[in-house]
Amino acid sequence: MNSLMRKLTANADPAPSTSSPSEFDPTESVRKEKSFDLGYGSEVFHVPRFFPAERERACLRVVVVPRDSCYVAAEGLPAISYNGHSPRAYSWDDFPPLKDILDAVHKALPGSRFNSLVLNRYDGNNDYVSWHSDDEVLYGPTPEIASVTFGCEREFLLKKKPSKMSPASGDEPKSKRLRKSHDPDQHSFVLKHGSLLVMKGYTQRDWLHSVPKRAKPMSIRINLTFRCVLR
Ligand SMILES: O=C(O)CCC(=O)C(=O)O
Ligand SMILES: [Fe+2]
Repeated sequence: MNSLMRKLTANADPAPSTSSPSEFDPTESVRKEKSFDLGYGSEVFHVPRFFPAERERACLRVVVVPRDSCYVAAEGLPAISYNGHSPRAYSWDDFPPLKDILDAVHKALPGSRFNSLVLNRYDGNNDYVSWHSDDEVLYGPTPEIASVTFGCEREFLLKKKPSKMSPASGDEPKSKRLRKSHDPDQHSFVLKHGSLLVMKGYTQRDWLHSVPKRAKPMSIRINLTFRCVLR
């Protein structure tokens, strides 16, 4: 067991919070979501304050410590590979706080199903995720990925993949496109403490995303990406 998972196990009993998972109604915060149509069946929505403050603090206390990424998955799923390696899959049952967050995400997104989680810790402004898409075959053609952030806010960037097949972005009716004065093939979201961002549709097929390094010193950020591995 790595240091991250040891810490999560040790903290399996979350600190007292004014909003327990059962009292917390995630559908309420999701009503305030901002939805972005990226065009051609790609969609993102962003809930800047998904978890209420007290719950955010409890979650942060539970997950802030480790220095590596880890993977949690339901029993019996095929092994995945990301960042060039196949991580060991930890069990949801060993980490009740993560299960609580998964439950909140499921409540907020009726009809969506997630069975695995990649947890990343960004230690400061020099930690980053380079441009990539989570388009592994095991996630299917239109994976839904729900991303929850705790700790320091960071910029999350999306840029359209160059494509020979799809028509130029300008060809799609303007009413369907994200109305922005800047380049429609690049978008930026500031992912704050307690926020939820969901990527859907063809976002993984047609877009790349990244969390770039920053010059300004920054504190720790934890990001949880909930995914569904197909059996
Ligand atoms: O940290 C983030 O916001 C994104 C993480 C990510 O893209 C990944 O784990 O695949
Ligand atoms: Fe990703």
